[in-house]
Amino acid sequence: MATKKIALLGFGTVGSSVAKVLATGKFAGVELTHIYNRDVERKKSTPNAKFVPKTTVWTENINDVLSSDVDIVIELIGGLDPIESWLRKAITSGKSVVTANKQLIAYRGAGLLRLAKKHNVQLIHGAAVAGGVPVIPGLLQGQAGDQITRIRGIVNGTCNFILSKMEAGAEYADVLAEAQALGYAEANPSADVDGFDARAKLCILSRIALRAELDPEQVPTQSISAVQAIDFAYAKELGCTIRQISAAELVGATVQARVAPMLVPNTLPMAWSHGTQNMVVASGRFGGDVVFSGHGAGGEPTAVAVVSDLLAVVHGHSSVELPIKKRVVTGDFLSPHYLRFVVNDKPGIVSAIAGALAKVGANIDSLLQRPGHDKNALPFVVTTEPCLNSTMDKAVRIMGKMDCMLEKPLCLQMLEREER
Ligand SMILES: NC(=O)C1=CN([C@@H]2O[C@H](COP(=O)(O)OP(=O)(O)OC[C@H]3O[C@@H](n4cnc5c(N)ncnc54)[C@H](OP(=O)(O)O)[C@@H]3O)[C@@H](O)[C@H]2O)C=CC1
Ligand SMILES: N[C@@H](CC=O)C(=O)O
Repeated sequence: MATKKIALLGFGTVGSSVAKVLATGKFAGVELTHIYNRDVERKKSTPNAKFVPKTTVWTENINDVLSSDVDIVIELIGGLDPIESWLRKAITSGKSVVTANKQLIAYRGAGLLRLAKKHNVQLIHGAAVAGGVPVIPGLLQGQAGDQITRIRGIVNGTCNFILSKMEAGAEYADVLAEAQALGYAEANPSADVDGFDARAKLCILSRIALRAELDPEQVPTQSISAVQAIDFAYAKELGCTIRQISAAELVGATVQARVAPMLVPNTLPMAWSHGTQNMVVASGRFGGDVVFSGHGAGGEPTAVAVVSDLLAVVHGHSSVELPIKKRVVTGDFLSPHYLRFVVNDKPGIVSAIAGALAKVGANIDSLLQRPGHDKNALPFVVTTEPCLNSTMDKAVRIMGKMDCMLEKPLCLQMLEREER
Protein backbone atom coordinates (compact mmCIF):
# COMPACT_ATOMS: atom_id res chain seq x y z
CA MET A 1 0.00 0.00 0.00
CA ALA A 2 1.51 3.34 -1.09
CA THR A 3 1.94 5.83 1.75
CA LYS A 4 -0.67 8.64 1.72
CA LYS A 5 0.35 12.18 2.52
CA ILE A 6 -1.85 13.86 5.09
CA ALA A 7 -2.46 17.55 5.90
CA LEU A 8 -4.05 18.69 9.14
CA LEU A 9 -5.99 21.97 9.02
CA GLY A 10 -6.34 23.20 12.61
CA PHE A 11 -4.12 22.29 15.54
CA GLY A 12 -6.58 22.93 18.38
CA THR A 13 -8.30 20.51 20.77
CA VAL A 14 -9.12 17.87 18.16
CA GLY A 15 -6.37 18.58 15.60
CA SER A 16 -3.55 18.28 18.12
CA SER A 17 -5.12 15.09 19.53
CA VAL A 18 -5.19 13.64 16.01
CA ALA A 19 -1.41 14.22 15.83
CA LYS A 20 -1.06 12.37 19.15
CA VAL A 21 -3.32 9.45 18.15
CA LEU A 22 -1.53 9.12 14.79
CA ALA A 23 1.92 9.17 16.38
CA THR A 24 1.12 6.72 19.15
CA GLY A 25 -0.81 4.38 16.82
CA LYS A 26 2.14 4.17 14.36
CA PHE A 27 -0.28 3.40 11.52
CA ALA A 28 1.29 2.13 8.32
CA GLY A 29 0.54 3.97 5.09
CA VAL A 30 0.07 7.52 6.45
CA GLU A 31 2.52 10.39 6.72
CA LEU A 32 1.61 13.74 8.31
CA THR A 33 3.31 16.12 5.89
CA HIS A 34 1.57 19.48 6.60
CA ILE A 35 -0.08 21.32 9.49
CA TYR A 36 -1.95 24.53 8.71
CA ASN A 37 -2.99 26.93 11.50
CA ARG A 38 -2.80 30.65 12.18
CA ASP A 39 0.12 31.70 14.37
CA VAL A 40 1.97 28.38 14.13
CA GLU A 41 4.81 29.40 16.48
CA ARG A 42 2.24 29.45 19.31
CA LYS A 43 0.96 26.04 18.26
CA LYS A 44 4.47 24.54 18.14
CA SER A 45 4.80 25.15 21.87
CA THR A 46 1.56 23.35 22.83
CA PRO A 47 1.87 19.93 24.59
CA ASN A 48 0.80 17.75 21.63
CA ALA A 49 3.29 19.41 19.26
CA LYS A 50 5.84 16.85 20.49
CA PHE A 51 3.89 14.18 18.57
CA VAL A 52 4.39 15.97 15.24
CA PRO A 53 7.12 14.41 13.08
CA LYS A 54 10.21 16.58 12.54
CA THR A 55 9.66 16.43 8.79
CA THR A 56 6.11 17.93 8.94
CA VAL A 57 5.77 21.39 7.37
CA TRP A 58 3.97 23.91 9.64
CA THR A 59 2.35 26.68 7.64
CA GLU A 60 0.11 29.72 7.96
CA ASN A 61 -0.58 29.73 4.23
CA ILE A 62 -3.49 27.47 3.16
CA ASN A 63 -2.16 27.39 -0.42
CA ASP A 64 0.89 25.47 0.82
CA VAL A 65 -1.57 22.64 1.49
CA LEU A 66 -4.02 23.12 -1.39
CA SER A 67 -1.29 23.29 -4.05
CA SER A 68 0.74 20.43 -2.53
CA ASP A 69 0.72 16.74 -3.45
CA VAL A 70 -1.10 15.89 -0.20
CA ASP A 71 -3.59 13.02 -0.72
CA ILE A 72 -5.94 13.58 2.25
CA VAL A 73 -6.90 16.81 4.01
CA ILE A 74 -8.20 16.57 7.59
CA GLU A 75 -10.20 19.71 8.42
CA LEU A 76 -10.46 20.52 12.14
CA ILE A 77 -10.92 24.28 12.16
CA GLY A 78 -14.72 24.55 12.11
CA GLY A 79 -17.21 27.02 10.59
CA LEU A 80 -18.59 27.52 7.09
CA ASP A 81 -16.40 30.15 5.40
CA PRO A 82 -13.72 30.10 4.14
CA ILE A 83 -13.58 26.38 4.99
CA GLU A 84 -16.07 25.34 2.30
CA SER A 85 -14.09 27.00 -0.49
CA TRP A 86 -10.82 25.48 0.79
CA LEU A 87 -12.34 22.01 0.86
CA ARG A 88 -13.88 22.50 -2.59
CA LYS A 89 -10.42 23.33 -3.91
CA ALA A 90 -8.94 20.30 -2.18
CA ILE A 91 -11.64 18.02 -3.62
CA THR A 92 -11.39 19.40 -7.17
CA SER A 93 -7.64 18.84 -7.07
CA GLY A 94 -8.20 15.17 -6.22
CA LYS A 95 -7.71 15.20 -2.46
CA SER A 96 -9.99 13.26 -0.14
CA VAL A 97 -11.33 15.08 2.91
CA VAL A 98 -11.97 13.99 6.49
CA THR A 99 -13.77 16.52 8.71
CA ALA A 100 -15.47 16.86 12.10
CA ASN A 101 -17.21 20.07 11.02
CA LYS A 102 -20.91 19.50 11.73
CA GLN A 103 -22.08 22.99 10.68
CA LEU A 104 -20.41 22.61 7.29
CA ILE A 105 -21.81 19.12 6.75
CA ALA A 106 -25.32 20.06 7.93
CA TYR A 107 -25.60 23.23 5.85
CA ARG A 108 -23.40 22.49 2.84
CA GLY A 109 -22.74 18.76 3.05
CA ALA A 110 -25.08 17.73 0.21
CA GLY A 111 -23.19 19.86 -2.35
CA LEU A 112 -19.77 18.87 -1.02
CA LEU A 113 -20.65 15.17 -1.10
CA ARG A 114 -21.81 15.54 -4.74
CA LEU A 115 -18.56 17.31 -5.61
CA ALA A 116 -16.49 14.58 -3.96
CA LYS A 117 -18.38 11.92 -5.90
CA LYS A 118 -17.84 13.79 -9.17
CA HIS A 119 -14.11 13.95 -8.51
CA ASN A 120 -13.96 10.36 -7.35
CA VAL A 121 -12.59 11.20 -3.91
CA GLN A 122 -13.90 10.61 -0.40
CA LEU A 123 -15.52 13.10 1.97
CA ILE A 124 -15.97 11.42 5.35
CA HIS A 125 -17.35 13.08 8.47
CA GLY A 126 -17.78 10.39 11.12
CA ALA A 127 -16.54 12.70 13.89
CA ALA A 128 -19.12 15.37 13.09
CA VAL A 129 -21.78 13.68 15.23
CA ALA A 130 -21.25 12.32 18.75
CA GLY A 131 -17.46 12.76 18.79
CA GLY A 132 -15.90 9.37 19.47
CA VAL A 133 -19.12 7.35 19.10
CA PRO A 134 -19.25 5.55 15.72
CA VAL A 135 -22.90 6.44 15.11
CA ILE A 136 -22.37 7.66 11.54
CA PRO A 137 -20.47 4.57 10.31
CA GLY A 138 -22.90 2.42 12.31
CA LEU A 139 -25.93 3.95 10.63
CA LEU A 140 -24.37 4.20 7.17
CA GLN A 141 -23.21 0.62 7.01
CA GLY A 142 -24.65 -1.33 9.93
CA GLN A 143 -28.25 -0.17 9.57
CA ALA A 144 -28.45 0.48 5.83
CA GLY A 145 -30.76 -2.52 5.51
CA ASP A 146 -33.37 -1.18 7.93
CA GLN A 147 -35.88 1.63 7.46
CA ILE A 148 -35.16 3.99 10.33
CA THR A 149 -38.21 6.03 11.28
CA ARG A 150 -36.95 7.85 14.36
CA ILE A 151 -33.64 9.08 15.68
CA ARG A 152 -33.42 10.46 19.17
CA GLY A 153 -30.75 11.14 21.70
CA ILE A 154 -28.10 13.27 23.33
CA VAL A 155 -25.61 14.63 20.81
CA ASN A 156 -24.01 17.57 22.57
CA GLY A 157 -21.40 16.67 25.16
CA THR A 158 -21.16 20.18 26.59
CA CYS A 159 -24.88 20.34 27.41
CA ASN A 160 -24.83 16.86 28.89
CA PHE A 161 -21.78 17.78 30.96
CA ILE A 162 -23.53 20.94 32.21
CA LEU A 163 -26.94 19.38 32.91
CA SER A 164 -25.60 16.24 34.59
CA LYS A 165 -23.34 18.35 36.83
CA MET A 166 -26.22 20.73 37.65
CA GLU A 167 -28.24 17.66 38.60
CA ALA A 168 -25.48 16.92 41.13
CA GLY A 169 -25.65 20.48 42.50
CA ALA A 170 -23.19 22.52 40.40
CA GLU A 171 -23.87 26.05 39.13
CA TYR A 172 -24.59 26.56 35.41
CA ALA A 173 -21.93 29.25 34.84
CA ASP A 174 -19.20 27.27 36.64
CA VAL A 175 -19.79 24.08 34.66
CA LEU A 176 -20.00 25.92 31.36
CA ALA A 177 -16.58 27.48 32.11
CA GLU A 178 -15.25 24.01 33.01
CA ALA A 179 -16.57 22.54 29.73
CA GLN A 180 -14.83 25.33 27.82
CA ALA A 181 -11.54 24.80 29.67
CA LEU A 182 -11.69 21.06 28.93
CA GLY A 183 -12.12 21.69 25.19
CA TYR A 184 -15.67 20.31 24.94
CA ALA A 185 -17.45 23.54 23.98
CA GLU A 186 -17.54 25.14 20.54
CA ALA A 187 -15.53 28.33 19.88
CA ASN A 188 -18.76 30.21 20.63
CA PRO A 189 -20.47 28.15 23.38
CA SER A 190 -23.86 29.57 22.41
CA ALA A 191 -23.71 26.90 19.67
CA ASP A 192 -23.81 24.29 22.43
CA VAL A 193 -26.17 25.73 25.04
CA ASP A 194 -28.64 27.27 22.58
CA GLY A 195 -28.89 24.02 20.61
CA PHE A 196 -27.33 24.96 17.24
CA ASP A 197 -24.55 22.37 17.47
CA ALA A 198 -27.04 19.60 18.27
CA ARG A 199 -29.36 20.86 15.51
CA ALA A 200 -26.59 20.51 12.92
CA LYS A 201 -25.86 17.00 14.19
CA LEU A 202 -29.56 16.08 14.10
CA CYS A 203 -29.77 17.19 10.47
CA ILE A 204 -26.73 15.06 9.59
CA LEU A 205 -28.26 12.07 11.35
CA SER A 206 -31.57 12.68 9.56
CA ARG A 207 -29.79 12.66 6.20
CA ILE A 208 -28.12 9.35 6.98
CA ALA A 209 -30.74 7.54 9.05
CA LEU A 210 -34.06 8.93 7.81
CA ARG A 211 -32.63 9.67 4.34
CA ALA A 212 -34.20 13.10 4.75
CA GLU A 213 -32.41 16.34 3.82
CA LEU A 214 -33.53 19.02 6.30
CA ASP A 215 -32.94 22.75 6.36
CA PRO A 216 -31.32 23.21 9.81
CA GLU A 217 -32.94 26.65 10.11
CA GLN A 218 -36.38 24.98 10.16
CA VAL A 219 -35.57 22.85 13.21
CA PRO A 220 -36.71 24.57 16.43
CA THR A 221 -34.16 24.85 19.21
CA GLN A 222 -34.56 25.77 22.86
CA SER A 223 -31.68 26.88 25.07
CA ILE A 224 -30.67 24.97 28.19
CA SER A 225 -29.66 28.26 29.83
CA ALA A 226 -33.10 28.82 31.44
CA VAL A 227 -32.94 25.49 33.32
CA GLN A 228 -32.32 26.06 37.04
CA ALA A 229 -31.44 23.94 40.07
CA ILE A 230 -35.11 23.97 41.16
CA ASP A 231 -36.08 22.25 37.89
CA PHE A 232 -33.92 19.26 38.77
CA ALA A 233 -35.64 19.08 42.18
CA TYR A 234 -39.12 19.11 40.60
CA ALA A 235 -38.03 16.75 37.80
CA LYS A 236 -36.84 14.30 40.46
CA GLU A 237 -40.27 14.39 42.12
CA LEU A 238 -41.72 13.45 38.74
CA GLY A 239 -39.28 10.50 38.41
CA CYS A 240 -37.26 12.30 35.74
CA THR A 241 -34.07 14.21 35.03
CA ILE A 242 -33.35 16.92 32.44
CA ARG A 243 -31.20 16.44 29.35
CA GLN A 244 -30.80 18.23 26.03
CA ILE A 245 -32.61 15.91 23.61
CA SER A 246 -32.45 15.97 19.83
CA ALA A 247 -35.26 14.15 18.10
CA ALA A 248 -36.32 13.61 14.49
CA GLU A 249 -39.09 11.36 13.30
CA LEU A 250 -40.50 10.63 9.85
CA VAL A 251 -44.24 11.32 9.86
CA GLY A 252 -45.67 10.82 6.38
CA ALA A 253 -43.85 13.17 4.04
CA THR A 254 -42.60 15.47 6.80
CA VAL A 255 -40.06 15.18 9.61
CA GLN A 256 -40.90 16.19 13.19
CA ALA A 257 -37.66 17.55 14.60
CA ARG A 258 -36.62 19.52 17.65
CA VAL A 259 -33.66 20.18 19.94
CA ALA A 260 -34.53 21.16 23.50
CA PRO A 261 -33.94 20.45 27.16
CA MET A 262 -36.58 17.86 28.03
CA LEU A 263 -37.71 15.89 31.05
CA VAL A 264 -36.36 12.36 30.64
CA PRO A 265 -37.93 9.63 32.81
CA ASN A 266 -35.34 7.81 34.92
CA THR A 267 -36.48 4.56 33.27
CA LEU A 268 -34.90 5.61 29.93
CA PRO A 269 -31.16 5.01 29.27
CA MET A 270 -30.81 8.66 28.17
CA ALA A 271 -31.40 9.66 31.80
CA TRP A 272 -28.32 7.70 32.84
CA SER A 273 -25.88 9.56 30.58
CA HIS A 274 -23.43 11.75 32.46
CA GLY A 275 -20.58 14.10 31.57
CA THR A 276 -19.70 14.17 27.88
CA GLN A 277 -21.52 10.91 27.19
CA ASN A 278 -23.66 11.00 24.05
CA MET A 279 -26.39 8.51 23.28
CA VAL A 280 -28.29 8.02 20.03
CA VAL A 281 -31.23 5.64 19.73
CA ALA A 282 -32.10 4.72 16.13
CA SER A 283 -35.51 3.09 15.81
CA GLY A 284 -35.87 0.84 12.76
CA ARG A 285 -38.90 -0.76 11.20
CA PHE A 286 -37.32 -4.21 11.22
CA GLY A 287 -34.47 -4.08 13.73
CA GLY A 288 -36.17 -2.13 16.52
CA ASP A 289 -34.06 0.17 18.68
CA VAL A 290 -30.28 0.31 18.32
CA VAL A 291 -28.34 2.40 20.86
CA PHE A 292 -24.99 4.09 20.23
CA SER A 293 -23.19 5.52 23.23
CA GLY A 294 -19.82 6.88 24.39
CA HIS A 295 -17.88 10.14 24.70
CA GLY A 296 -19.37 12.76 22.40
CA ALA A 297 -16.85 15.54 22.99
CA GLY A 298 -13.21 15.97 23.88
CA GLY A 299 -10.00 15.94 21.89
CA GLU A 300 -8.95 12.32 22.17
CA PRO A 301 -12.32 10.55 21.72
CA THR A 302 -13.03 12.75 18.70
CA ALA A 303 -9.53 12.18 17.32
CA VAL A 304 -10.21 8.43 17.37
CA ALA A 305 -13.21 8.99 15.07
CA VAL A 306 -11.14 11.24 12.79
CA VAL A 307 -8.25 8.76 12.56
CA SER A 308 -10.70 5.90 11.95
CA ASP A 309 -12.16 7.88 9.01
CA LEU A 310 -8.65 8.57 7.76
CA LEU A 311 -7.77 4.88 7.88
CA ALA A 312 -11.02 4.04 6.08
CA VAL A 313 -9.98 6.36 3.22
CA VAL A 314 -6.45 4.95 3.16
CA HIS A 315 -7.81 1.41 3.04
CA GLY A 316 -10.12 2.18 0.11
CA HIS A 317 -13.42 2.47 2.02
CA SER A 318 -16.59 3.06 0.02
CA SER A 319 -19.87 3.77 1.75
CA VAL A 320 -23.39 2.59 1.04
CA GLU A 321 -25.30 5.30 -0.85
CA LEU A 322 -29.08 5.38 -0.71
CA PRO A 323 -31.44 8.01 -2.17
CA ILE A 324 -32.13 11.04 0.02
CA LYS A 325 -35.25 13.25 -0.21
CA LYS A 326 -35.68 16.88 0.84
CA ARG A 327 -38.24 17.01 3.66
CA VAL A 328 -40.20 19.77 5.32
CA VAL A 329 -39.77 20.06 9.09
CA THR A 330 -42.45 20.49 11.72
CA GLY A 331 -41.35 21.23 15.28
CA ASP A 332 -44.62 20.09 16.80
CA PHE A 333 -44.52 16.97 18.97
CA LEU A 334 -47.55 15.72 20.89
CA SER A 335 -46.37 15.12 24.45
CA PRO A 336 -46.90 16.06 28.08
CA HIS A 337 -45.24 19.30 29.18
CA TYR A 338 -43.62 20.64 32.33
CA LEU A 339 -44.26 24.29 33.18
CA ARG A 340 -42.25 26.02 35.91
CA PHE A 341 -43.37 29.42 37.17
CA VAL A 342 -41.70 31.85 39.54
CA VAL A 343 -44.39 34.13 40.96
CA ASN A 344 -45.05 36.77 43.51
CA ASP A 345 -47.59 34.66 45.35
CA LYS A 346 -51.15 35.90 45.81
CA PRO A 347 -54.63 34.29 45.67
CA GLY A 348 -55.97 33.30 42.25
CA ILE A 349 -52.67 32.53 40.45
CA VAL A 350 -53.38 28.83 40.00
CA SER A 351 -56.85 29.48 38.65
CA ALA A 352 -55.45 32.12 36.23
CA ILE A 353 -52.89 29.60 34.97
CA ALA A 354 -55.56 26.90 34.66
CA GLY A 355 -57.68 29.41 32.71
CA ALA A 356 -54.84 30.17 30.30
CA LEU A 357 -54.24 26.47 29.72
CA ALA A 358 -57.96 25.83 29.22
CA LYS A 359 -58.08 28.68 26.70
CA VAL A 360 -55.55 26.88 24.43
CA GLY A 361 -57.12 23.48 25.09
CA ALA A 362 -54.41 22.04 27.36
CA ASN A 363 -55.35 19.87 30.32
CA ILE A 364 -53.50 19.95 33.66
CA ASP A 365 -52.10 16.61 34.84
CA SER A 366 -50.44 17.62 38.13
CA LEU A 367 -49.43 20.59 40.28
CA LEU A 368 -46.29 20.57 42.43
CA GLN A 369 -45.30 23.13 45.03
CA ARG A 370 -42.39 22.44 47.35
CA PRO A 371 -42.76 24.04 50.79
CA GLY A 372 -40.25 26.48 52.26
CA HIS A 373 -39.79 28.94 49.37
CA ASP A 374 -40.04 32.72 49.72
CA LYS A 375 -43.63 33.64 48.75
CA ASN A 376 -42.31 36.72 46.94
CA ALA A 377 -40.42 34.50 44.50
CA LEU A 378 -42.24 31.22 44.62
CA PRO A 379 -41.30 28.49 42.12
CA PHE A 380 -43.98 25.91 41.40
CA VAL A 381 -44.76 23.47 38.61
CA VAL A 382 -47.70 22.37 36.53
CA THR A 383 -47.55 19.37 34.22
CA THR A 384 -50.00 18.89 31.37
CA GLU A 385 -51.49 15.99 29.54
CA PRO A 386 -50.15 15.46 26.00
CA CYS A 387 -50.50 18.51 23.75
CA LEU A 388 -48.58 20.10 20.90
CA ASN A 389 -45.52 22.31 21.44
CA SER A 390 -47.27 25.06 19.47
CA THR A 391 -50.23 24.89 21.88
CA MET A 392 -47.88 25.30 24.83
CA ASP A 393 -46.11 28.22 23.11
CA LYS A 394 -49.47 30.02 22.94
CA ALA A 395 -50.17 29.29 26.62
CA VAL A 396 -46.71 30.52 27.67
CA ARG A 397 -47.26 33.77 25.75
CA ILE A 398 -50.51 34.36 27.63
CA MET A 399 -49.15 33.34 31.04
CA GLY A 400 -45.91 35.32 30.57
CA LYS A 401 -47.99 38.54 30.54
CA MET A 402 -49.57 37.90 33.96
CA ASP A 403 -48.61 40.50 36.60
CA CYS A 404 -47.56 37.86 39.14
CA MET A 405 -44.89 36.31 36.86
CA LEU A 406 -41.36 37.28 37.94
CA GLU A 407 -39.78 35.54 34.95
CA LYS A 408 -40.87 33.91 31.71
CA PRO A 409 -42.43 30.52 32.50
CA LEU A 410 -40.13 27.64 31.57
CA CYS A 411 -41.86 25.05 29.39
CA LEU A 412 -40.15 21.70 28.80
CA GLN A 413 -41.37 18.78 26.77
CA MET A 414 -41.60 15.50 28.73
CA LEU A 415 -40.52 12.26 27.08
CA GLU A 416 -42.76 9.23 27.43
CA ARG A 417 -41.70 6.63 30.03
CA GLU A 418 -41.11 3.72 27.67
CA GLU A 419 -39.15 3.36 24.44
CA ARG A 420 -41.37 1.97 21.67
N1 LIG B 1 -13.85 19.73 20.68
C1 LIG B 1 -14.64 18.69 20.51
O1 LIG B 1 -14.94 17.94 21.44
C2 LIG B 1 -15.20 18.39 19.17
C3 LIG B 1 -15.05 19.26 18.11
N2 LIG B 1 -15.58 18.95 16.88
C4 LIG B 1 -15.38 19.83 15.75
O2 LIG B 1 -14.00 19.79 15.39
C5 LIG B 1 -13.61 21.04 14.84
C6 LIG B 1 -12.44 21.58 15.65
O3 LIG B 1 -12.85 21.74 16.99
P1 LIG B 1 -11.82 22.03 18.18
O4 LIG B 1 -10.55 21.33 17.94
O5 LIG B 1 -12.57 21.81 19.43
O6 LIG B 1 -11.60 23.60 17.98
P2 LIG B 1 -10.38 24.48 18.45
O7 LIG B 1 -10.86 25.88 18.51
O8 LIG B 1 -9.74 23.90 19.65
O9 LIG B 1 -9.35 24.31 17.23
C7 LIG B 1 -9.49 24.98 16.01
C8 LIG B 1 -8.10 25.30 15.52
O10 LIG B 1 -8.21 25.97 14.26
C9 LIG B 1 -7.50 27.20 14.33
N3 LIG B 1 -8.17 28.17 13.52
C10 LIG B 1 -9.40 28.70 13.71
N4 LIG B 1 -9.72 29.53 12.71
C11 LIG B 1 -8.66 29.55 11.88
C12 LIG B 1 -8.40 30.22 10.66
N5 LIG B 1 -9.30 31.04 10.10
N6 LIG B 1 -7.20 30.03 10.06
C13 LIG B 1 -6.31 29.21 10.65
N7 LIG B 1 -6.49 28.54 11.76
C14 LIG B 1 -7.67 28.70 12.38
C15 LIG B 1 -7.49 27.59 15.79
O11 LIG B 1 -6.41 28.45 16.07
P3 LIG B 1 -6.43 29.37 17.38
O12 LIG B 1 -5.86 28.55 18.48
O13 LIG B 1 -5.60 30.53 16.99
O14 LIG B 1 -7.86 29.76 17.62
C16 LIG B 1 -7.34 26.23 16.48
O15 LIG B 1 -6.00 25.82 16.56
C17 LIG B 1 -14.86 21.93 14.89
O16 LIG B 1 -15.54 21.80 13.66
C18 LIG B 1 -15.68 21.29 16.00
O17 LIG B 1 -17.04 21.55 15.87
C19 LIG B 1 -16.26 17.78 16.66
C20 LIG B 1 -16.43 16.88 17.65
C21 LIG B 1 -15.94 17.13 19.00
N1 LIG C 1 -19.13 21.15 21.38
C1 LIG C 1 -19.47 19.83 20.95
C2 LIG C 1 -18.23 19.11 20.58
C3 LIG C 1 -18.50 17.88 19.84
O1 LIG C 1 -19.15 17.85 18.82
C4 LIG C 1 -20.15 19.08 22.08
O2 LIG C 1 -20.09 19.56 23.21
O3 LIG C 1 -20.75 18.04 21.81
